[in-house]
Amino acid sequence: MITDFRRIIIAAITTVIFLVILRLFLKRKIRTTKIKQWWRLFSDRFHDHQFLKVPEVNDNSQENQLFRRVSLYLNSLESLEHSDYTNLFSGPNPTDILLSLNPNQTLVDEFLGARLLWTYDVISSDTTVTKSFLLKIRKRDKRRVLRPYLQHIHTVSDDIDHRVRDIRLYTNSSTGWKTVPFSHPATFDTVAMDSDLKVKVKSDLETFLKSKQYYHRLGRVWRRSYLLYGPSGTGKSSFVAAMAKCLSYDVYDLDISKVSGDSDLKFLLLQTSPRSLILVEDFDKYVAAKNNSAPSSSAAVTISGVMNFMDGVVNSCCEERVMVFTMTAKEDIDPAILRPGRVDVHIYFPLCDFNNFKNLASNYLGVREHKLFSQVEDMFNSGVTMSPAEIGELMMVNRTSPSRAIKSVINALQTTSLTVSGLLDSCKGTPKNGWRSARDSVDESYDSVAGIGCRDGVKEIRKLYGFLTRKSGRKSDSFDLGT
Ligand SMILES: Nc1ncnc2c1ncn2[C@@H]1O[C@H](COP(=O)(O)OP(=O)(O)OP(=O)(O)O)[C@@H](O)[C@H]1O
Ligand SMILES: [Mg+2]
Repeated sequence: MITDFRRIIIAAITTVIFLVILRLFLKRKIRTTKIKQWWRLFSDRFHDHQFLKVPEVNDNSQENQLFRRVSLYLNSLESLEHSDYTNLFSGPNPTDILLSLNPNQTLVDEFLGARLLWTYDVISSDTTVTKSFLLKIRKRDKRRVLRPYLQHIHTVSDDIDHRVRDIRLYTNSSTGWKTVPFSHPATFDTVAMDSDLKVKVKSDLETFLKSKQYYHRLGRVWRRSYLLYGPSGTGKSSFVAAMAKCLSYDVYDLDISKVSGDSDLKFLLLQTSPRSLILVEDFDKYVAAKNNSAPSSSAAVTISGVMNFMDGVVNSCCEERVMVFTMTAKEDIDPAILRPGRVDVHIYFPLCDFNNFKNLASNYLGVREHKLFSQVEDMFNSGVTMSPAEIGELMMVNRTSPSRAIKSVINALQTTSLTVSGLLDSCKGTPKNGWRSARDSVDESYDSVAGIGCRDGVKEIRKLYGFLTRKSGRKSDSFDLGT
C-alpha cells in the first residue's frame, strides 16, 4: 500500500519536473526566435533593398490580377498562422476558417534562401481606399530570386483558385461595383429542364473554358455570350447561378437602371475582372424598342450605348468573360441587337412539361414514380401548364405528403385551365370548352380583337402564363447556337 503511494508521488513529481523543463525549453525557443528577428532587423540595415509595389487597381481602374494572386498567396502562408496578428474569417463552408493579413501588417516569406518581406498597405481618405502590397527584397537576391518567386506565386494562387475559389457577386451602384460572397444554391442538378439541353449547355461552357488557344488562333477574343429567354419563373436566374458555378466565375449583376449614362456603362465593363460572368437581367426593358419609339425603361443609357457595351466585350481588355442576358421574349427585339457575335447562344426556357414536372417531383418530394403521375401527364398533354416556380412552390409547401403535393398541382392545373379558357372566351365572345383550343387561339385573338379590354385581357393571359408566341413543349430550337 505504502509502496503504491510512493510510486504515485514519484510519478507526480516526475510529471511536474517534465512540464517545468518543457516550459523553459519552449520559452527559450520563443526567445531565440525573437533574438533571430531582432538580429535580422539589425543586419537588414547593412543591405541595400529594393521595394516593389503591387497596387490593387491599374491606371484604368481595372483590377490588378497580380494583387489578387499575391493576396491569395500570402493568406495561405504558414507564417501568417504564426504571426502576432491575424484576421479570421469564416469560409464558404461553415467549418472553414480563413486567415487574412491585417492592414499595414508585415509578413516574412522565404524562397530559395532569400528573405522577402511583404507589407499590406491600406491608405484611406474620405472617399477612397487605396490598397497595395509592398515587397521588400535585398538587391543582392533580386536578380536571382524575383522571377522564379513571382512564377511560384502564380502557380500557388492558381492552385488555390481552383481548390477553394469562392465565387463573388458584384452589383453596381452609383460609386461602382460592390461585392458580397455569391451564395446562390442552384446548380445544374437542381434546375429542372430538358436533360439534352442541359448537357449541351454544360459542354458548351466546358469547351469555352478550354478554348483560349483556339480563339486566339482564329484571331478572336476569348468570350461568349448567351441569351436566356422565356416566361417568368422558368428558372433563368437559377440557371445563371448554375452557369457561374460550373465556370467558377464571379458574377457581375449589372442593373442598367442604376447606370448614369453610356460612358458609365463602359467604365463599369472595364472594371470587371477576367473569369467573370456579366449578367444583365430583363434585358428587353432596355432594348425592346421595335414597337415603341424608345425603350420602356427610364435608364439614362441609349440603345447604342447598350450595343457598344455588348460589343465592348469584344475588346481584348475584356477577355475571359461570359455575358448572359435574360428576357421574357425576344420577338420585340431588333435582330441586330441579338445577332451572332453579340449573342452567340440563345436558350429558351419553357413552362413546365411532364418531364420537368417529374424532375421537380424528384428534387422537391423525392419521388420518381407515383400513381397520380398518369393524371398529371394527361393534363400536360392536354396543353395546360404552369411555370416551374409555381409548381415548385406547391410542392414545397406540401412536401411532407407527396400525394397531397401532386394533388395540389393537379388542382392548380385545372384551375389554370378553367381561368384562362374563361378569360379567352369572354374576349372572343365564342364559348370554348377545352384549354387546348383556348391556347391555340391566343395569337389569333391578340391580332384580331380590336377592343382594348379584350386585348388587355389576352395580354394579361400572356403575361400570366407566358404564352407569348411559343408553346411550352417546344424543344427543337431551345438551344440555338449562333442564332
Ligand atoms: N426549371 C426550374 N427548376 C427548378 N426550380 C425552378 C425552375 N424554374 C424556377 N424554379 C424555382 O422558381 C423560383 C424562381 O426561379 P427563377 O428566379 O430562376 O426564374 P426566372 O425565370 O428567372 O423568373 P423571372 O423571369 O421572373 O426573373 C426559384 O426559387 C427556383 O428555384
Ligand atoms: Mg430571373
